[in-house]
Amino acid sequence: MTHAASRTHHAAPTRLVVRTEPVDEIDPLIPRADPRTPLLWMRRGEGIVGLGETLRIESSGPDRIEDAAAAWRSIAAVADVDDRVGLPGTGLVAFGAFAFADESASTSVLTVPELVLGRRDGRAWVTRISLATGDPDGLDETGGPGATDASGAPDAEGAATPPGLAIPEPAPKRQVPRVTFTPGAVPPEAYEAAVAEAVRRIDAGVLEKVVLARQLVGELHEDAGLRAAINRLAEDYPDTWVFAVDGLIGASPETLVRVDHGTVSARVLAGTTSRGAGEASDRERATALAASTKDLAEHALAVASAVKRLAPHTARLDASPEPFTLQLPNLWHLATDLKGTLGDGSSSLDLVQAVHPTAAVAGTPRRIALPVIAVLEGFDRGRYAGPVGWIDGDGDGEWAIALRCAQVEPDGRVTAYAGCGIVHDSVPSDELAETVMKFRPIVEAFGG
Ligand SMILES: C=C(O[C@H]1C=CC=C(C(=O)O)[C@@H]1O)C(=O)O
Repeated sequence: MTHAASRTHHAAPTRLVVRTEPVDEIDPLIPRADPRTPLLWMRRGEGIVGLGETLRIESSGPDRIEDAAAAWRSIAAVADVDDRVGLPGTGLVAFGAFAFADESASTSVLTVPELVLGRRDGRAWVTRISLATGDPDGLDETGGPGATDASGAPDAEGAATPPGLAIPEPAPKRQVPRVTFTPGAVPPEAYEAAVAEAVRRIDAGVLEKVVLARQLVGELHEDAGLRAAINRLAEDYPDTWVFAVDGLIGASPETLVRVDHGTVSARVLAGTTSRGAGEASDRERATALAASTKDLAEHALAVASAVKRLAPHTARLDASPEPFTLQLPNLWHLATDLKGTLGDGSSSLDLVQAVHPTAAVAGTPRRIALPVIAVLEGFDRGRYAGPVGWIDGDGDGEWAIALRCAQVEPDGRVTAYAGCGIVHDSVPSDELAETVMKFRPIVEAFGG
């Protein structure tokens, strides 16, 4: 586990003081987010926005999720939490985004904001999270080595850092910033060639499925930051998980795993077709998708991988009997919902560690697919196709697969990603066209 170099490291246990209180209303949430470093998790107008940073846990390498989960467990165990609302997302929370690959140069991060604004089930709340140092309860060796205090404030022994941030007023609505995208590491022709090579390897019996992605790159010249782009994602794709964590923004339809008071759920997606122009043709597209042997095979592998990895941690795990067609504004997906009960006290991050990467973003068998991705794609996916979401002090949380997303660097470089599951009867030009559909949310959020 690594630490942000500019931050103060406390040898003392990291002890957080957390207070959640109800408020009358906090809507709208997105215009209250920090424009430059937005921290957000939303669906259908509800969710959480984080401001400031009380604590940051960075990790990398093969153990990046496990290390973060362990550090979080230690931090949560000693946190002093007063939660007067008691809904998912209240009390102690951290937002997280993890790199896709073990070898990635991108850091994985869990960040605990100073202030959290939330809405759920018609209720609104504010959580303040501050740092206490010292050892008032004789606590020792807790808090984990991965935690770095982001406040930099010299705290008195055992005293909480006084709450600092005021609840921001919503900023006025702005036009989305304009980014002109061009092909990144894998230009369209190279992508088609990679798909053709993947099909050759599948036909040769090397593997059954591999997910191949490509990039679009652009520059953001916009002082007003990312709020307008996030707002556009939330307006256009209200049924997806709209997220912003450490410069990674997107609108993902795929729930990697969700844990809520012992209930485990997930939504597995794989298999895609375009929307039809009129109502009848749109319906026909969905019906054809539901009957497509190619898409059903691709989908079945994704479901099998999720079930196989979740099953050891669940007392019961049910899958929706047949894949259903999920309508999004830009495309149709084949979807399967999984629901079960937690069997072993795992936290949501433990389950993320167990399932990532599923065959929806890697392939089958996974140990063959991952090196094939590394060779045929030839670029670092960063946090694309990695887990993104939040976890609370009890380990409950909501995690999506970071799809339909872009990583925005502090210098304004934007890299968007989209990929497709390749199976025996995949056609390179069709897969390229599918990536164009999958890029649409991000390209349009940046004015395209
Ligand atoms: C890898 C992506 O989508 C996955 C999720 C849903 C459908 C997929 C497909 O049909 O290929 C992919 O498995 C992506 O959007 O970049």
